[in-house]
Amino acid sequence: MTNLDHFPPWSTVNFLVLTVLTPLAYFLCLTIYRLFFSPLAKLPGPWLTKISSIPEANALKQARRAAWVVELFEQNPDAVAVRTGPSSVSFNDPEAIKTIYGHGKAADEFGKSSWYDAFSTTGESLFSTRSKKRHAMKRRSVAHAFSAQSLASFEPYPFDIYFWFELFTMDLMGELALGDNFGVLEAGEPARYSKLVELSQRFANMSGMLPFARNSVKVLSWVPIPYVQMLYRARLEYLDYARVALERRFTDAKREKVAPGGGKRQDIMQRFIDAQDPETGTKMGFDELRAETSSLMVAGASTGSVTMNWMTYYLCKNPVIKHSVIKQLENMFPENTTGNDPVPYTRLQHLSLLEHTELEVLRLHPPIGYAMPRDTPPQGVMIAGVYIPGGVAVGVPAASMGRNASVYSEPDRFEPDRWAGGGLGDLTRMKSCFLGFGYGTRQCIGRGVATQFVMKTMARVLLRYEVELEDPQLVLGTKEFTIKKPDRVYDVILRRRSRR
Ligand code: HEM
Repeated sequence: MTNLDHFPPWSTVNFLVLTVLTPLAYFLCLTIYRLFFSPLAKLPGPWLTKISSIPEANALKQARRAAWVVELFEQNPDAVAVRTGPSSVSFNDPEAIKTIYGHGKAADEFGKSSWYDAFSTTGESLFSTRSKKRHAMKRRSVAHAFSAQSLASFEPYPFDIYFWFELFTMDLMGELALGDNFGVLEAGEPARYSKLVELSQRFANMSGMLPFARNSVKVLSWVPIPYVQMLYRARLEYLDYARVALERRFTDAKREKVAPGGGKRQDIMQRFIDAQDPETGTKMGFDELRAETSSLMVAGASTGSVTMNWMTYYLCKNPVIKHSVIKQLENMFPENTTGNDPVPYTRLQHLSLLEHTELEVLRLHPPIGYAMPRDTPPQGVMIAGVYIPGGVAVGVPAASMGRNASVYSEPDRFEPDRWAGGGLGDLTRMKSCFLGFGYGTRQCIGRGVATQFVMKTMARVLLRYEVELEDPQLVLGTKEFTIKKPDRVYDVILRRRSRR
């Protein structure tokens, strides 16, 4: 009998090594590398982030993911970058914005990270697609639908709802995107859809953090935790809601309304329907259009309503600024000083203070506050003087950059006038660091739409009502999953203003 006879048969040894020891050895080596040798190990951040996304997932669970990153920078005031996970880094340096999100070289090298896969639903949307070619095609085809001329055909939409911003933006996005509203304002109560949007976004955000890229949604849906299952069911219901809305869009004869000039008024979806791949000539199928529908509802509705919410809060807290805005509005619309008639955007856009209020609010409270992740190129890259290896998800969180004291003097102060060169920062630098609507080739295509409806709505609210906080001592905090919102519901008192 040889010594080898003491060993179990080779097949058993092979099986053990392959299935148990190899993965164990791999994870052990990976952990040692991440703890001691990875270039990311040198970056500041909780030690657990060297090997796990648990701290970030925990912040997400507590609805304070962007706030957590802001705190990491506060704890490391000299840091240009902090580690947020084993392969994710957030920067808070103006130079990093251009390197990561800029046009040209950056756009070629840095692609959207796998986090976005979790936001692809029944197909890839303009927002979620990671393919540069597909994105360029989509963006080119639909850009016109978001332009100022295109929006002019929506001018008569009645902007006479002042208090329930969430319902209002929901219905408005229905009009703009699908040619008809969801009837939530008429019903006078939040649509189930709003709840579903929030829950399914939570689900996407959680799945986006898992390291299984495209399969993360499926993997999470198998987790037998009642809360996760509830979120998954909400996601399915939400996708079904988008299906029904889109089907109605195709069959509803009322949809093609007439623009004030007499022409046909086109919704945004029409551009997506008409879009054609220049190489293959193919158009988007129903499932891809459905993904665009659900994506547009999320992209435009909550972001817009949250912005108007913060504008109301800050203007009430700063009555001198509020009255300056009202003065400007009364001077611009002397025939309409009580806001009974619509306020045309062609005139409204000349009122800088209101627009600067929107910018200031988005600087202080960007609805998307954490870093929009991009993958570093395979060869690795220097960002703001820090070497980052290839395949790491990097980004600049709008919530941190918006309060970066090297860009914005007295960063915690609400001062819309800083956007008029009012002395609280260099205007060109402030503008190039403004991340409220993102930056570069993937920045918000709906920025013009949003600014237009936010300004029109706020202008009429302020002309029509004396707006005050019911509790003048109120101090709002924030909570967030995908969208960062005020942390509680609050009441305002609206008193009808009399004609001046
Ligand atoms: C105040 C309101 C809004 C804010 C703060 C906002 C913010 C943003 C941000 C930060 C991004 C960049 C995301 C990234 O880098 O991945 C983005 C992208 C996008 N937004 Fe908005 N948004 C707003 C309103 C709207 C509206 C009204 C629409 C539609 C009418 C819209 C449609 C989109 C789309 C389709 C994208 C993806 C663009 C692309 O990847 O090419 N957004 N938005």
